[in-house]
Amino acid sequence: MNKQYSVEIQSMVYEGGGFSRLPDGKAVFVPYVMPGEQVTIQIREDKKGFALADLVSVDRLHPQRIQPRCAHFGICGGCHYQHIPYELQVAYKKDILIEQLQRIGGIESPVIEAVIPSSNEWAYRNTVQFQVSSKGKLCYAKARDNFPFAVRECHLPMPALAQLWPQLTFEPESFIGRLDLRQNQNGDVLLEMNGNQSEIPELESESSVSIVSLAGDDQVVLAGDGYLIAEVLGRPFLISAGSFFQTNYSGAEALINQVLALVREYKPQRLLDVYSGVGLFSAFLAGEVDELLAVESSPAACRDFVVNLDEFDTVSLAEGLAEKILPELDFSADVVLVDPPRSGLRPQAREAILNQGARAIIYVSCNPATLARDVRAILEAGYRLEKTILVDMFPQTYHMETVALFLI
Ligand SMILES: C[S@@+](CC[C@H](N)C(=O)[O-])C[C@H]1O[C@@H](n2cnc3c(N)ncnc32)[C@H](O)[C@@H]1O
Repeated sequence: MNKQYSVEIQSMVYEGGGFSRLPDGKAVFVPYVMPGEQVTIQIREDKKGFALADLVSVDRLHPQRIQPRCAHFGICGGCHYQHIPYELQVAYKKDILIEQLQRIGGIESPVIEAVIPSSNEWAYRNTVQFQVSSKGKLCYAKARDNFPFAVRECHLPMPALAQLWPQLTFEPESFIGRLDLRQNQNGDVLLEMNGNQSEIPELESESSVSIVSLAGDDQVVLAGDGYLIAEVLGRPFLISAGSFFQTNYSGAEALINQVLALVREYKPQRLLDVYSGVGLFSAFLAGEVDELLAVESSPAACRDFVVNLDEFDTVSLAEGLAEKILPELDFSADVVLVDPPRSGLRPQAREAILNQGARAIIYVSCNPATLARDVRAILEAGYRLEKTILVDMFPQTYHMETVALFLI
């Protein structure tokens, strides 16, 4: 059996755990703890510079520790923070963002100008993803090893999804792989089955349910329209199967308001929206500028973008990988907005964005670690970090969104 230790948790770190040190000074990371707690841990993986530990017991509790709501807490890879009251979750996320900007970003004393919590602590997710096991059961991935486990409860999906998913069962060996469910604010649901599927699950639902089978970019609509219309800040957005959309509608509105306020402050004439998705930001920014160019690689999102921004003749869209398109681009923007996936900016894309020489770069990030890495490069190119805003769209989890404004 691996060795056990008693340690005091010093701080929270990105990706869900707490940080402490072993008696020999080695850093150790422990899940499901809070700073100040005295805990018994068992080493799970002893690496060269740090160790990963399992939590054996909490021997001195944080006074604000609460009972997790979900039976899967501690097993499921979805939620890491259910034992923490929501206000403290947000405070810890702020500390984590500061730590990442300091340690990885190289900023001595980062300032977070605003922290915007989610308006819902539960039932906020408009999208849920399951793996379908070979026995036909809906599964999430375990926190420890990503291994699938059958889900019995989840408190994060919005009501129509929460009503629908427990009814879904599939024949054994149905080879669906991944199943994505999304809903709009009216409770209409889009069910996306990945893999060549023709079997339609039997459902009793109060909502209208569209079912799409997806294999790569090929789609077959098995029932309903094959898309959703969601409303954000009073604007309708077409979202097709396979297109990215922000997971929390009110969080998306908060993000747009922040980005819009920054753009209005800097009154650009030409704006570049890189990683534009279905045009969520572009749709609100197009009316603020003379010309807008968006870049997006997903064909489904590009098709939606064209519909969602149809009314603007000052908007164009370049379909393809940012790292391929940007270095060749003949468009000089005075403000560049980027909202990359979790991996952050690819080096070629980052270099091309920095070569634009824009007055301002607005960076919307869903991963503070890759944001901090890119911050370092952006600062080295001569920009300064003017404003950092944390928008929490993911209560109960360690995830966070950040809006960062860089000026030259
Ligand atoms: C975090 S989402 C943001 C989308 C949009 N800004 C929004 O808020 O709805 C990132 C988007 O980047 C796209 N994407 C991923 N990698 C890309 C790449 N290398 N080049 C261009 N777009 C990419 C994805 O398809 C996705 O739509």
